[in-house]
Amino acid sequence: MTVSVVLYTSDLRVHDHPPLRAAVEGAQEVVPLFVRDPAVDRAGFAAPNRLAFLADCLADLDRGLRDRGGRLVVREGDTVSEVRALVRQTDADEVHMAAGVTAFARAREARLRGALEEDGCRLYVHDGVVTVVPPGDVLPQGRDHFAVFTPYYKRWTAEPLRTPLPVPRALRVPSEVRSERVPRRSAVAGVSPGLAAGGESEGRKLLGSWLADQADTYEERHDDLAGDVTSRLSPHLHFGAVSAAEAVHRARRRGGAGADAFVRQVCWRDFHHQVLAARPEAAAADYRPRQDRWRRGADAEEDLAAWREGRTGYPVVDAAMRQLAHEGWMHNRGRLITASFLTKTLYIDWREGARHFLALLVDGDVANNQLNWQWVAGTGTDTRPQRVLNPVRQARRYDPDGSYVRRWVPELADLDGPAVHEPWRLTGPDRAVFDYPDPVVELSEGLTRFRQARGTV
Ligand SMILES: Cc1cc2nc3c(=O)[nH]c(=O)nc-3n(C[C@H](O)[C@H](O)[C@H](O)COP(=O)(O)OP(=O)(O)OC[C@H]3O[C@@H](n4cnc5c(N)ncnc54)[C@H](O)[C@@H]3O)c2cc1C
Repeated sequence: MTVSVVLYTSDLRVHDHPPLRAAVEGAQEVVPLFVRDPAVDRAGFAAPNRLAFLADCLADLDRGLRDRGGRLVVREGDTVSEVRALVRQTDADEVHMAAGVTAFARAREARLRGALEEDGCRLYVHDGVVTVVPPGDVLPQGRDHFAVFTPYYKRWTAEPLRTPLPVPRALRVPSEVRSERVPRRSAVAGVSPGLAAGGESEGRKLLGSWLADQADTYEERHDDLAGDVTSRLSPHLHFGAVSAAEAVHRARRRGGAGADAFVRQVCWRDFHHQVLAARPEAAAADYRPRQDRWRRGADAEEDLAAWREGRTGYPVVDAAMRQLAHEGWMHNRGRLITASFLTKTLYIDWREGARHFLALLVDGDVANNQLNWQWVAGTGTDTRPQRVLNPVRQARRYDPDGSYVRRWVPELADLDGPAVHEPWRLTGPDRAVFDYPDPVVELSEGLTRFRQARGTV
């Protein structure tokens, strides 16, 4: 009996899954394996919201495999040791897994390759499972990655897209292989109350319904904070419960300006992955150093705490930060506004903001979080690194009647229309009615400080 192991990491699905497909085609029995590795927690990738969503994904993956005669095998421990033990137990000839991008994933892959070679087992690392186009597949002349999005997008769009793979009809798991319990969402403490449900079934349902009902409005309304018409697929893509390649394939098949704009956003995801693959140190170090001497000390700590807790006195910033705390997710426009506010108006290190986001975001990942933070901070790939988003102008433009703010900042719910964006304009008893803080800093003061720091005054 030939046996293959499929090591699941950020690809928790049965549809369009090249490693699973290859394993089923190449062996009589397959072990679909997920390892809960404490090293992942230690590296800071585990956070309650993501652990809860992960539990949903694993439970659904187990169901998806059982529907085809298989099941998910869960182990806890060091990934390399657990895979090796299984390979020895089942006498497996092959291990299949998706290629990773982070330094952590690559180190794990290298260790695994070395260990399996010693046991005479082959490791197959499949590209194009996590991203649509594998990092490194499209390159500018003489360089190891694209540093600017638009030329990358042009090349990316011209790449051939593989047809999504069907789910294997049946698979057999060796009966002697035992699994630990699939983790349960209810066992995770500290989860955001409004966290979405995870899992491949949910993700596929969402992709289908969003493409059918919302995609047409996306191009025009994707920045509308209150409208909330973006796909919300990011956590499903992060855990690989939905295949990014399949999402692009289906959006292109559907067609239209909204679907095209959605595909362009998914390309941003690939873009950041190819930057991180080429520059793994950009997870922590400035991609383009600007000689910043970020604020530190007690005042900065107080401002940072106000930002984290959604009490900066700028309603749109506070609304978005509270959405993050409540849902473990934030609208992209909110992420841009809050990140610009922290790094440019408050002039606090982007790493502080990225850390807080990673502690809460259900879609939080190193490539997209750290590199978007760097983009906003002007230390990344933005071609206009000194741009500063004015939160009041942003609010008037993307939350014109103030509904988003009133939804998340109930203290201001009685302020009608766009007046909700500038409560400090009220005076005397009108102002005293609202139990809401004054701005932590004047916008003009923040702007001058930033421009002086960057030497652009
Ligand atoms: C400071 C900051 C931090 C961010 N951190 C993350 C993160 O940790 N994880 C994450 O997935 N996204 C991150 N983003 C990108 C973006 O905000 C989210 O992907 C998006 O809001 C998710 O909502 P959606 O699925 O409804 O997106 P949609 O608008 O429906 O877009 C479709 C998909 O495209 C991808 N996408 C969209 N915008 C971006 C972008 N700017 N960069 C990379 N991919 C993108 C996502 O996978 C998203 O699901 C961050 C953005 C900023 C400004």
